[in-house]
Amino acid sequence: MISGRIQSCTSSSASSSSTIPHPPCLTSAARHYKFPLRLSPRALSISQRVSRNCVVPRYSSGWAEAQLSFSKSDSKHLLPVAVGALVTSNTQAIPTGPLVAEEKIGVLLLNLGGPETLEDVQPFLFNLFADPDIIRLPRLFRFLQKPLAQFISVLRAPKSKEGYASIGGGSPLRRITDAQAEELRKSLWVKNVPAKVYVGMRYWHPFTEEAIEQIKKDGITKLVVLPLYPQFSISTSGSSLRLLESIFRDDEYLVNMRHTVIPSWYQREGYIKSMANLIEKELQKFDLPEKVVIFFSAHGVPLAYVEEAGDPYKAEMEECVDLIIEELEKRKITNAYTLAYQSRVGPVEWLKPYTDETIVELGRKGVKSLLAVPISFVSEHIETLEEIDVEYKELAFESGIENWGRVPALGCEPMFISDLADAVIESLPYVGAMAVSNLEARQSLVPLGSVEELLAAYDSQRRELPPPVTVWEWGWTKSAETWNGRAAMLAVLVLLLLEVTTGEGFLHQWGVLPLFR
Ligand SMILES: C=CC1=C(C)c2cc3[nH]c(cc4nc(cc5[nH]c(cc1n2)c(C)c5CCC(=O)O)C(CCC(=O)O)=C4C)c(C)c3C=C
Ligand SMILES: [Fe+2]
Repeated sequence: MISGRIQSCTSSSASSSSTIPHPPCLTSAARHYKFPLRLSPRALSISQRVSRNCVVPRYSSGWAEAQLSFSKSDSKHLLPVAVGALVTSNTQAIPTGPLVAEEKIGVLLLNLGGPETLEDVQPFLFNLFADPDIIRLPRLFRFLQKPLAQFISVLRAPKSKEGYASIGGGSPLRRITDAQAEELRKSLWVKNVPAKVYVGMRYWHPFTEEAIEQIKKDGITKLVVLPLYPQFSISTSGSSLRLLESIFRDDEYLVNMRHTVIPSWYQREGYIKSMANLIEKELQKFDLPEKVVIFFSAHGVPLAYVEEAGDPYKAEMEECVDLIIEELEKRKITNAYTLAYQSRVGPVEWLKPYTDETIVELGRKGVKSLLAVPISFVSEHIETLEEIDVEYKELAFESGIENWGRVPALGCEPMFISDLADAVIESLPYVGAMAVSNLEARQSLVPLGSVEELLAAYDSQRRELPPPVTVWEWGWTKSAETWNGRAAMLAVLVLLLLEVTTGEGFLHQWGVLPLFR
């Protein structure tokens, strides 16, 4: 346990590094540790992300206790980041005071977005694959991002459409996210924080740009940015934050608006308890609840995101599962459990173990009862309603599993929404704390958690990653499937290059190219 004190936000005096006591060396052996400490917003944000429990200071008290507890399961590379942040991070004043009447608070919920009709599917997929955080091309080939996105989206659309058709002809994401926004707004009002809540989707309506326009029209002065992904990934929250950053950088109003980001919140007590409640409830539906294997299934990311770009997604996911299991154990629920990753796209290696392979393996080992728990997302969507409820359920029965259950996504669970409201309120004192000048704001868009810094911590060299839908790669590969996929994509790329350079070819004949007439 490391415990320090955090300067209250009521103070407006600047502090200097000399106010930080020289801490003794912090090693994993230093379990109990106390010293007075002023945390910069960035330090606090990082500490909150890597620590199980960081009590954010209240508005009125002079100093507030921060409890940062690190457990064995805290990943080794994050601990030094947290400690570094605690010890060496800048100690700027936190210039916010109590809320004043003219403040207009906004909360921007970031989410992925989904096609609302079958006609939307291909353009939605285009937007997704055109995102350089989803398909990362070598710099030299960046000009191919859009043609390639067009090509892949056209190829994938029929399969995706089938999926969306089977869940009612479109994604429920917009409806659910809007409902969450409304519930969050109500919860904030009940807690005496009159805020407007906006929804900004990355790949479909209402786009992030549309939400930002509304935020400007409404004259919001303090904005809390809250990605609706419990765990951070470069491909989800990271992508949305990068987009926001580029929007903010070019906009005079936004550069001057104070704002803050809650990068991930999987460790929050309200979220963990809400997940445990749902699991406990679903377990009761089995004849022999204690024999059920709890199967956490998270959306995967390509392995290279974690191993080469430093995406904390896997570490955060594992810690999240640990925390839920700890909570269940407190309730004397000690079922066997496992974590696997679903929804891989393309022939590159994704995070393992894969959900489908794990289900087959559990069946082979004689497991008879499985409870699937979608863990990376808080709304029902195609991957819960189709992939888990239909495909994996069928696979489970084929593999010898006899009893199947699935935990619903959190949606508008009151405890969860109330906890999100608390997260927003706790972050308010840090709104705008880091941006001391327009210039600084332009360079580092999102003050708390400075997105640039945050991303840089994971993705320091912005290295090019093998795209999730592989374009090409020379050399020996692990399987014939991979090799075939790569050879095919190489051929496709050559054709695409020829098309783009000559303006002739089968895509032009089909009317797929040119993209803009
Ligand atoms: C934490 C959640 C998610 C991560 C991580 C993620 C990474 C990721 N996804 C793709 C490719 C696709 N994702 C698609 C849809 C989709 N993905 C998520 C969540 C995460 N994605 C959601 C919530 C949805 C929307 C579902 C809906 O109801 O509309 C799709 C389209 C659907 C399909 O055709 O399967 C694709 C494709 C990649 C490549 C990736 C990481 C790099
Ligand atoms: Fe996805």
